Amino acid sequence: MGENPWQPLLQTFEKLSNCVQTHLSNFIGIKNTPPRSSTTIQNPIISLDSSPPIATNNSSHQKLPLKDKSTGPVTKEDLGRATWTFLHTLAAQYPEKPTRQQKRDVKELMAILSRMYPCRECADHFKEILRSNPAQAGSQEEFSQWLCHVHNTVNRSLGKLVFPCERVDARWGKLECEQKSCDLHGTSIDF
Ligand SMILES: Cc1cc2nc3c(=O)[nH]c(=O)nc-3n(C[C@H](O)[C@H](O)[C@H](O)COP(=O)(O)OP(=O)(O)OC[C@H]3O[C@@H](n4cnc5c(N)ncnc54)[C@H](O)[C@@H]3O)c2cc1C
Repeated sequence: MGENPWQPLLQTFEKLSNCVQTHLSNFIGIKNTPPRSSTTIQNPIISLDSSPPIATNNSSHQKLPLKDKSTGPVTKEDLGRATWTFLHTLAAQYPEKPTRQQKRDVKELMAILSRMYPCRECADHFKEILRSNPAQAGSQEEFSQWLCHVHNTVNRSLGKLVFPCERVDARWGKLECEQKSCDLHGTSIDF
């Protein structure tokens, strides 16, 4: 049999489609893995067909909304809010009578944050704050009040309003979990 007369046209179209996908992927920040063969594209980012995307294990091949804010870069503010949420929730859930290990964990967590927090300027600033305000976590109240105080120190340096620490329990509570299944459990074993 002779060659399919449409073949060159189809190949050109396929190249064009791959090119558009690559540029679009770069634009919206999705890693576009080149297709292994023309028959393996399951969920292209753009598609001429209007059927819903097929669920696959490879997330880079799933259709994503083009204007999804979560695909953009994380800002210093986003990171700060998420970290404070984590820390204040941890403090709200901290035990009334922590074990020695739990008290050590808090100090270590703060020290690690001051070294590894992914904003250099913030990490250095936090290291300084910790030097004059070492972590205090002898009880739930002590930890959440200490955290409120150091958060206020950061707030002040950024020209933000100071939070009234007597209201910290009203602002931050334990993680919503059924039947206390998220509560921290201490162990008497020291690691
Ligand atoms: C350890 C650490 C160090 C940082 N250092 C810097 C820095 O050096 N430079 C910089 O630009 N950014 C820094 N940030 C980020 C900064 O603190 C803010 O998170 C960011 O500017 C966003 O601010 P925001 O106004 O949305 O509220 P955030 O300060 O993120 O607070 C989130 C929410 O917590 C509540 N809240 C506010 N203050 C308190 C408090 N004292 N106690 C309890 N709850 C409170 C409020 O409801 C607020 O909406 C740091 C973040 C962290 C976690």
